[in-house]
Amino acid sequence: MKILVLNSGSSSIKYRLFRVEDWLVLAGGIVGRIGEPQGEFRFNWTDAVGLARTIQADEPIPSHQEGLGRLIYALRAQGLLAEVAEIAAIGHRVVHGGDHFSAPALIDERVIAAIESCVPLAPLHNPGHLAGIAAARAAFPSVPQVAVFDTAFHQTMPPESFRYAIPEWLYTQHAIRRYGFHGTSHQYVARRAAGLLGKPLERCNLITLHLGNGASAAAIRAGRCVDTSMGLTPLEGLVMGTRGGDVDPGVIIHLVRHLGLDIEAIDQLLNRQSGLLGLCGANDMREILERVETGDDRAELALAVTCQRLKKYVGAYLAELGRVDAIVFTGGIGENAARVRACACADLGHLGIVLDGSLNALPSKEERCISAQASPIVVLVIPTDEELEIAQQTWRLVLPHGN
Ligand SMILES: Nc1ncnc2c1ncn2[C@@H]1O[C@H](COP(=O)(O)OP(=O)(O)O)[C@@H](O)[C@H]1O
Ligand SMILES: CC(=O)OP(=O)(O)O
Ligand SMILES: [Mg+2]
Repeated sequence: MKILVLNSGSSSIKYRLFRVEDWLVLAGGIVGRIGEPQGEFRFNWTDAVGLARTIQADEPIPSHQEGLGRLIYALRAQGLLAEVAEIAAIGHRVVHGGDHFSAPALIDERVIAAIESCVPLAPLHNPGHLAGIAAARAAFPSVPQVAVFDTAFHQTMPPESFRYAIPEWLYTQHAIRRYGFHGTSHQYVARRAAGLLGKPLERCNLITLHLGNGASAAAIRAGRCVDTSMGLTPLEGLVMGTRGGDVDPGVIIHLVRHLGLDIEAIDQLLNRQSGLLGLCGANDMREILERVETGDDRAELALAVTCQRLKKYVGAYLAELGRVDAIVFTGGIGENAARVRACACADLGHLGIVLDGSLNALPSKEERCISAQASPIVVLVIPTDEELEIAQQTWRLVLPHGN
């Protein structure tokens, strides 16, 4: 049996096809620039003799439905999908599920309506998911479709973590609260960390740091999320590629009142022009680290602000959790940027965090421990795999009884 995972955005569908028996990735890639004059179709797979192969094309892709049609054609052409019945289910990443979902959900009209009701809370993400879900239902009407929510893992947060100190009616009438995102990634690395620590997840207290283009931290007590840095939307918290994370809301009032910015301009400013990009003109951590090597002041400042914010959250979550077994770094930056990890953990020996400099500096794609043997808190690097987590959660939901 196979599971297809779709991460459908406003103009792209990222996908992976897994074989359930051993979770082998049969194919993966992206259908991108949907609706633009020049499309992007990238299809990677392993052929019958074990060679990695790629198809790339740039013809226009007018709609999600058309994009999915191309994908199905490629799967069939490469012998990866002889009949629809081979697909046990399709798992969809959905960023915002509000407080409707604390677990994956089998998609029906009611679930679609709930995802639609969260569009105002995630205008950049949820409309794309809905387009992908509609296209997948049209293409595979007989295949169960499952929504796996970024917000689900964070639904265990207590009110003191998820409520904002703003008037109560904003929560009771408009559901304005902290939701948190990247839950699939936090959940995945937490489970892997428990495995490395040799303890059941239910006995682990962890701080997980997902540092990709979007970045968030989670405080996990006894395997359950008790706090996270992202909020109502994926704008709050850590410094990201183009999002600044925490800023005084007074800044927005000032921009409107004194600089005459309108809501669209503020949205652009906070979502697309801030963060690393806003501080130094580059949103890619690799480029920033290269510039730091050449003594570039702006890049140095961007790195320093990023690491100081990380350290603040680590300190806050240490205080919140009391005992912490491990801190986990993941995401493109967390997995690869030794300098960021070193800087975020620097001088925290008094709090029980001591890195082993040479272990941290060793480039590797493996799950690994980078703390000193004597460090009371273990520091781990765990490559995330949101698609695999979505596939496995999807499979568990549709698993026929008795298996
Ligand atoms: N070898 C590396 N060293 C430092 N940063 C890296 C490295 N590889 C990737 N990154 C950074 O990871 C970030 C992207 O993370 P990723 O998790 O791939 O993003 P996304 O959230 O889009 O999935 C970028 O800032 C990129 O520069
Ligand atoms: C929720 C979020 O920030 O997602 P991404 O990191 O994919 O942008
Ligand atoms: Mg990623």
